[in-house]
Amino acid sequence: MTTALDRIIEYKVDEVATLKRERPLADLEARLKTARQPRGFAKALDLVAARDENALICELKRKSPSAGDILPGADPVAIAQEYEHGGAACLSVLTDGPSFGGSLDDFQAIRSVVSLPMLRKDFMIDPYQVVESRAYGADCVLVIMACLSDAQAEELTGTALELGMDVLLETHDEEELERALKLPSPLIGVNNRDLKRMVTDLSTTERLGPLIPEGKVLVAESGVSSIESIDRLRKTGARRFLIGESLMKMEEGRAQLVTKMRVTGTD
Ligand SMILES: O=C(O)c1ccccc1NCC(=O)[C@H](O)[C@H](O)COP(=O)(O)O
Repeated sequence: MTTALDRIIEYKVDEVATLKRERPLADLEARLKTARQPRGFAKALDLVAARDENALICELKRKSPSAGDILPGADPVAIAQEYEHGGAACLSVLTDGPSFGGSLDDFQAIRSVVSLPMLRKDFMIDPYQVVESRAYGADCVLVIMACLSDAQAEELTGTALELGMDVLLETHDEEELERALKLPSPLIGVNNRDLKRMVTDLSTTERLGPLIPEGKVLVAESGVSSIESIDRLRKTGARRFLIGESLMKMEEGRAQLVTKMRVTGTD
């Protein structure tokens, strides 16, 4: 069965080949020399979690394969500022165009006005994209175990760590988790979205969370749609959450919801 992720990777291969022709790696490497130092992404999450609050990675996401249009005309800078005012620990910015309506322009625009550490959320298949992410000021990149061999995941992770970035290793099941735990990044994402059925189920985090050993940290991703979801996942020990759709859909009160999500369970 072909999943949305398979379809994305299919066009990513062509996209990256075109990018490499249009903007050779050497150009990006030159830009690295003037890039600001990475802001500690994992560290920012740890600081919030150490207070027993919920460390939120709030996502900028205009549309998605599962939801279709979420907020197509979104002003990403204004929304990122609302996230910051609400007390988000970090931001995640989807830069994939065809499936998520994002871009590196969005990323850059947010980077220039918001001081929170930022995850460049895209579908990494080539170290070129990791260098590109750093050249655009990313503090963290996503490595999705479901679409990579062990060797690819190791190469992408190694490149990002060498450039001083953090790496969020994304898993959906026990097999991907086992592979991710061998890599030298502590941030282990458990994605509650089943890419075959395109539904989210928080029991994925409840099942995989307890398998994450000391020294590694769980980030619960997808389907965290309410205060109740956070309260439920806190029971598994989760203190770090990646949240997109439910925050993007808010017509008003986005910053206030971020604040409530940050502190729920602590009182
Ligand atoms: O969101 C999708 O439909 C999707 C489809 C295929 C690959 C990845 C996809 N989402 C990326 C994400 O991981 C989420 O944007 C992120 O975890 C936030 O999820 P949510 O809070 O449910 O928007």
